[in-house]
Amino acid sequence: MALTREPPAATVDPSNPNIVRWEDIGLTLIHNFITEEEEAAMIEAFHAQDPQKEGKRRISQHFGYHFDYTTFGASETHLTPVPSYITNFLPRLPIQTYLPDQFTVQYYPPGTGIPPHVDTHSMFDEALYSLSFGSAVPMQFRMSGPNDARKMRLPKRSVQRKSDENTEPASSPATAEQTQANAQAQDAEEQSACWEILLPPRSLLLMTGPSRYGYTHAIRPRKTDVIDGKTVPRQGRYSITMRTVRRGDEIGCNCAYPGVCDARIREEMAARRDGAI
Ligand SMILES: O=C(O)CCC(=O)C(=O)O
Ligand SMILES: [Fe+2]
Repeated sequence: MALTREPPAATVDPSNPNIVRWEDIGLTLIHNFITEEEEAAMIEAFHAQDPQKEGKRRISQHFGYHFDYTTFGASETHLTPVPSYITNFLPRLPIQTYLPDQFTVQYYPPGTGIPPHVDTHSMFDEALYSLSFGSAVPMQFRMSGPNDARKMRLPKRSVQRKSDENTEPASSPATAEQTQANAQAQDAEEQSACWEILLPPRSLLLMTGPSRYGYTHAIRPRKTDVIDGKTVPRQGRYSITMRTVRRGDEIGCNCAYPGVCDARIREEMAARRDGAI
């Protein structure tokens, strides 16, 4: 489907043409953040641990505090030492006041992607990095809306509704069709509001502010991409997602996007449970 939106205006840093900023939304892309030698070493290290390349699924490796797929936060205890191919570039990160300590290295075989999501607000500090290597891929952004808020609430809501399930009528074929039509309409609406930026190999993306808290990001699972007006087959791509884990009293969030903020949703759920709403 054609994308109907151009990305918001970007500016190139006057003192360093490698740095491009979408200032309004707190997004920065740094080209050539790592060298070709560093990139080759990272690819080699990845496949020394996970030899397969031909699969149909994304492969992840975790360093530092492991990402926890049940809480979408980080494990408190599960820690793998961070390899030197990562620690070497940490002093080059644009924010030095706090550094990431949770690293997810991923390999995306051609055709695979990652669904639209907002990374957990409360469990990680603001700066969210993605280092790309291997090949270029477009990343899709979209200002979050009510549907995202609903999706984020869905698992908890479905738990809440469990006790009602037996009293609800089974869904009729008409309802299923309607649901599918609604889902398609929603998908079309969401697609029309998206824009993409190309993440070239060896580039570092930094999300802060609105792009971190209020926008979903995704990589569509496509076999080809349109790059500079040309359709090109997608190649295998690697990335390192880097986050800084919040602990204890630091856990929480006060962002301007309560609809997609896990901290606010949790508060709201608790208030509902206590009968305050
Ligand atoms: O592969 C990427 O660049 C991004 C991955 C991502 O969004 C995530 O791990 O949360
Ligand atoms: Fe993400």
